Amino acid sequence: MTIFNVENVNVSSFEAMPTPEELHAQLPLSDRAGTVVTQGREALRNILDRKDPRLFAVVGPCSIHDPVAGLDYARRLARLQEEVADSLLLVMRVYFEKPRTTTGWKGYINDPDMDDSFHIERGMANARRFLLDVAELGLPTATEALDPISPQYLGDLIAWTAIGARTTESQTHREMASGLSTPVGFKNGTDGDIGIAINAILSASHPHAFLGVNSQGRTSIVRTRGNRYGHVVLRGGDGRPNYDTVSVTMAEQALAKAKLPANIVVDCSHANSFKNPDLQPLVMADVVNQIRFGNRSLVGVMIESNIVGGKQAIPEDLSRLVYGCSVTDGCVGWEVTEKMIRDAHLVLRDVLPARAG
Ligand SMILES: O=C[C@H](O)[C@H](O)COP(=O)(O)O
Ligand SMILES: C=C(OP(=O)(O)O)C(=O)O
Repeated sequence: MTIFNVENVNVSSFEAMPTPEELHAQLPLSDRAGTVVTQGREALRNILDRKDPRLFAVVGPCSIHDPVAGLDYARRLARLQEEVADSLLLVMRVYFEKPRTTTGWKGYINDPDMDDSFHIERGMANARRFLLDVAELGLPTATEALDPISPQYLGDLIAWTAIGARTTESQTHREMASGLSTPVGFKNGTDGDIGIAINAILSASHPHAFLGVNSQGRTSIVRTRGNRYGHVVLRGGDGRPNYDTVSVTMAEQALAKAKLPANIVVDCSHANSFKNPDLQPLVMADVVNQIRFGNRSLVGVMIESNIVGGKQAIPEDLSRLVYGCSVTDGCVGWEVTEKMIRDAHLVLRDVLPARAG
């Protein structure tokens, strides 16, 4: 019999991962973490259902690369949450999977050692440990769901999920979102098109059947119920911001035309700030101002923030990494973050009673 070289021609190896069930057994959801996740999701659903007038803020590093600095950040954010809880629900941005425009470090799960050794098994376990630690501090977490298998490993620890600008139009991601247990924010496309985010919300709100893995790691037909907590995240695009009153009104009109609730989140970073972190406070202040002047559709914001502002390239010698500074997109530093959140709080606490009414 002739042996043909036609299968996995460009695959160099397969290495088995621990199953989701095995990782859960190794790092189980604690009572405290389970309570924080449950309450975080409920609070987010209440904001989206207008039963809670607060604004939610997905705030934290562009990506987690150092769990020690990440937890240091989480402790600061947990303290700030206590201060502003009556006007803002803070959800920590814990992004472990980075979609790249071309190539680059794809995040802590993919390459936890940042040296192209790709120890995904360790990245996944460390990511779960980190999410547990953050939940234990009382903070709900938000992440971008990029790999369609990862939610089986980590989904029980997440309160809010983003589908990124590069994947909002992907059927795989819409199917996955239809089965996710959290509210899901769909970003507009990198070209600024919000139509794809609206189509994604509609698609994900329906039940789907697709291929995935179950908790024992077995390839399975996944049948979902549909996710009714999809919403739009405006992140700007094609070199133009889209957080301004006119863009927000146009998004409201597009949502109304699709018979979807007017729930809009503004990403203060990315194209809305021309990837210049120094501009994020201006975007945030504008959003808060729109709310002050009566806007009802803006329900959340996203801030890329870290301990130290700016960003750094990943050095060959990792001991040269600056502690608490982003290795992906530039972030606002901690002092600026505190000011952004506190300034928003001072305005929102006065206008929220009217918003609730
Ligand atoms: O937020 C992260 C980045 O904007 C996104 O992952 C794309 O990054 P890149 O254009 O540097 O690859
Ligand atoms: C990649 C991100 O955003 P976007 O999909 O909007 O580029 C992100 O928030 O990390």
